[in-house]
Amino acid sequence: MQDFPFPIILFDLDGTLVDSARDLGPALNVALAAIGRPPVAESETRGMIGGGTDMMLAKALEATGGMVDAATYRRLGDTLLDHYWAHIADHTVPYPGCLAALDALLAQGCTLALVTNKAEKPARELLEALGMTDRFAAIYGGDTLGRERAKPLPDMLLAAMTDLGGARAAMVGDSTYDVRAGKAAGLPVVTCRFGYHDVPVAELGGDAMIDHFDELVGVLRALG
Ligand SMILES: O=C(O)COP(=O)(O)O
Ligand SMILES: [Mg+2]
Repeated sequence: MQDFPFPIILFDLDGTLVDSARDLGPALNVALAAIGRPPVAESETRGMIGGGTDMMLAKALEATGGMVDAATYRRLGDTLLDHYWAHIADHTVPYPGCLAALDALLAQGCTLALVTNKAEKPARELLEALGMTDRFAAIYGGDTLGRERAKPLPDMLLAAMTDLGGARAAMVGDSTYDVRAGKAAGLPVVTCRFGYHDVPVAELGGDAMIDHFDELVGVLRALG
């Protein structure tokens, strides 16, 4: 068997491995309702995910009447997270073919890492709830190195690669945060058409795009 070109594959979480807008959306709407704001439709929420839950909340506040003062913003952030943690895997599922694709990469000898802007604690809780933890040799959340070092900076990607002792890796994600972080780390980036896009999908700017996880192994091989 020909060697797989990338010994390390770095994955985003929300909108890449898992369809989590189903649980992030209701948590966001509980926070908005706390100050009498109207709910945001899930289709709209999807475009607000990618920069972490605080960023999602800020975008939703802007869209429903404007930003609030700092103390209210912090309080609503806590309300959102309290609700989210209590319902983290109520409706969230891995995308079709995701687990099989991860297992196929592991079978090729790849090491997998998670690099999400979601805070590390809920990211770990979600992976655990979905029985996915053991597939990842390194797990970085948006606060692991400090919020100021989250994607689109390449820091957590590079830290995961250092942990795993490899220089050759590829990034798989769904938003410009992932594409910018991957490019800044000097990595090829695969994007997911089924994920959450903060810009029109044609403008994401990755090196390849998958429509389904069944394509991932072949697409990575072609990029190598
Ligand atoms: O929580 C978010 O908004 C983003 O998380 P992600 O980096 O896994 O897409
Ligand atoms: Mg994402």
